Amino acid sequence: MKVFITRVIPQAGLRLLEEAGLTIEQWTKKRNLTPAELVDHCRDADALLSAGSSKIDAGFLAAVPHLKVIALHAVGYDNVDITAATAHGIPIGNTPGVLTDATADTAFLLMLATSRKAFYLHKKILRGDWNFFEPTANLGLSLEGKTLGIFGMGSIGQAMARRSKAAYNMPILYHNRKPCTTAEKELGARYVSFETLLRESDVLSVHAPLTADTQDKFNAAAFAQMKPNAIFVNTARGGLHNEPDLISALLNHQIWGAGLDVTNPEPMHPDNVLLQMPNVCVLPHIGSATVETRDAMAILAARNIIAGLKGERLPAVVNPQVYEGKPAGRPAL
Ligand SMILES: NC(=O)C1=CN([C@@H]2O[C@H](COP(=O)(O)OP(=O)(O)OC[C@H]3O[C@@H](n4cnc5c(N)ncnc54)[C@H](OP(=O)(O)O)[C@@H]3O)[C@@H](O)[C@H]2O)C=CC1
Ligand SMILES: O=CC(=O)O
Repeated sequence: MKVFITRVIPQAGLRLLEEAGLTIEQWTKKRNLTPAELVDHCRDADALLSAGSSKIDAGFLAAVPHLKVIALHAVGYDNVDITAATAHGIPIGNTPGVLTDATADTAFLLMLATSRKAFYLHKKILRGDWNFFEPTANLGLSLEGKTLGIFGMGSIGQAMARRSKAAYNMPILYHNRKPCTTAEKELGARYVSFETLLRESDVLSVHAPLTADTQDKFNAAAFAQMKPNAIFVNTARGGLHNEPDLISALLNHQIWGAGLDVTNPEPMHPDNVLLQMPNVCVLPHIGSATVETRDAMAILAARNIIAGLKGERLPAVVNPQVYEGKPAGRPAL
């Protein structure tokens, strides 16, 4: 059976696929596949391991009748039409849990780096602009005791809150669609409305998935309600914030700074004005990018593929409804 892999992934995952006797075809070019190329490579594939943001929509699924399982090398699945995959009887696997700590570390890093203008000051040294000690220059904001707001108190949101409380004794507010009792018990987190989250957070860190409900959630109206000293951190998806509105909010001092691991579009253009702002830190979507975490993601993705091809339930399945009332596997449509 053939697995098509859309990027070079760690050996740890490839080894498992090889040991399972699967034929591996990997896209190794340093550019994204076009939608037509993805269909071409998947036409005779039994499984797809998708590492990246290729669109997996109804048109694609209809064009690849051999495909029995799709494993994402990611936890987010906003690039997949889950309803269509379920209708085609295709289980979708993802990689929850194994990347939680690395991604929360990235959010924490961005909060701290932004609060101290770290990336801008690094560029200042490179320009030869470090001349003498100035007691009133290069000042950032302290985080001790400041209020952290979490939008999306799931696995990564809780890990970010845990770090921030331990490091800076930050009181935690959060907003989800439903309350998270674990975070309330463990972290004393307080469930609030979206408006209260905006109004009361000194740091607002975004950890909800990109969905129709969350698209552009952080727009001009939202930034206008935030504190002028607030730091906005997004390690979820760039589609949750409206970039022109974020730029205006920073230029108009409606908020103080922003730390972004995700942008819209990705990659961000090097001329983007955000990259010139002192109180902005941008990273190239590296939330889960540690050697250990990427190995663990590749292993879980490979386990999802192997289970799917055996007709077994995936260890991490996004659409368990695919198993309801019918044998696992792709029905004849
Ligand atoms: N930068 C990077 O490299 C990475 C980015 N990510 C991103 O982080 C996201 C979160 O991952 P993870 O913590 O594992 O996911 P979880 O599913 O554990 O948490 C998501 C949280 O978001 C909440 N949520 C969902 N919809 C809404 C909504 N409409 N409004 C408010 N809250 C909502 C959920 O609560 P409820 O259901 O109660 O609303 C849940 O608590 C991923 O979807 C992915 O996009 C993940 C890993 C790496
Ligand atoms: O963005 C990364 C993910 O795992 O989702």
